[in-house]
Amino acid sequence: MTTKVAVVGATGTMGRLASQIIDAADDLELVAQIGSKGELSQMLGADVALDVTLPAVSPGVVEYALSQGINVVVGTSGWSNQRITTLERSIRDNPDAGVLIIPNFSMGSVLATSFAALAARFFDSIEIIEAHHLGKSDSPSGTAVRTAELIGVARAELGPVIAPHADQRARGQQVSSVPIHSLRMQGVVAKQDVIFGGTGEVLTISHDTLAPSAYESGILLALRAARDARGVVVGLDKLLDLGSHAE
Ligand SMILES: NC(=O)C1=CN([C@@H]2O[C@H](COP(=O)(O)OP(=O)(O)OC[C@H]3O[C@@H](n4cnc5c(N)ncnc54)[C@H](OP(=O)(O)O)[C@@H]3O)[C@@H](O)[C@H]2O)C=CC1
Ligand SMILES: O=C(O)C1=N[C@H](C(=O)O)C[C@H](O)C1
Repeated sequence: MTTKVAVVGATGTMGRLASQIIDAADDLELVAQIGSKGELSQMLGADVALDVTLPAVSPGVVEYALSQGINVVVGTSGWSNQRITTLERSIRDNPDAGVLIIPNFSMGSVLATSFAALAARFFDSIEIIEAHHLGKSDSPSGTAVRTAELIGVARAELGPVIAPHADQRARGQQVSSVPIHSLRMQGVVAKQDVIFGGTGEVLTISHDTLAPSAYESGILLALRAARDARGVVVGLDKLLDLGSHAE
């Protein structure tokens, strides 16, 4: 069965990439490409909307799509736990609604975040350094926020990480107590290091996105799962068999 997909944010880097791979997939049909000058009503008739816009725009896209009975894949950053909880509450009475929130479509990044969640119980000193291209408007990255939140969940019984002098600006922004340091630099696509300090040792879980093509397989996986999704599903790991340690 062919899944009809509307891309919102279609004129952007991610939207153009997604449009190309949807066009090339036999089981997906690109039925709308919407940019800031378009109308969300252009998505009517689609089975799934892919949102790759801006953090401030994304909630409105999701709300509109769900109001029209269209399931959504959200690639846009900015979906913190707080925002996700609000969304979950808003669709509680709509059993047919499905939203996949995917902070990172790259397989390597998803694995790195799962490895970080696994390691989180074994180290009390944990910090994240993420680097992105100059065009990225938000910080910290959605991936870093999600990673820190999962570290927080994994450490629920252990409490906050050790983060001395966290009130000083150069010590980063804390999410679930984990300091996140954001770099925005020429020459970078996306990179994240999660650094674990222990007794006489340091573990670094490092992931580099070298080109946006890293997102292709994850976008296809999410779009193919979205039509039948129900409720709010967060993370590409939920669509993979990663074992019990991944939240
Ligand atoms: N989950 C993942 O793996 C990844 C997520 N991202 C995230 O995806 C998002 C998009 O990234 P990227 O493609 O690089 O960003 P771009 O700035 O290249 O594109 C943003 C897009 O949003 C559109 N847009 C802005 N305002 C509106 C609006 N009101 N209604 C509809 N469309 C609108 C823009 O349209 P116009 O051109 O008309 O202004 C443009 O098409 C970011 O949040 C980024 O962090 C990025 C890479 C990977
Ligand atoms: O803006 C980007 O480029 C990216 N944004 C996402 C994020 O905020 O984590 C995913 C990836 O890091 C690329």
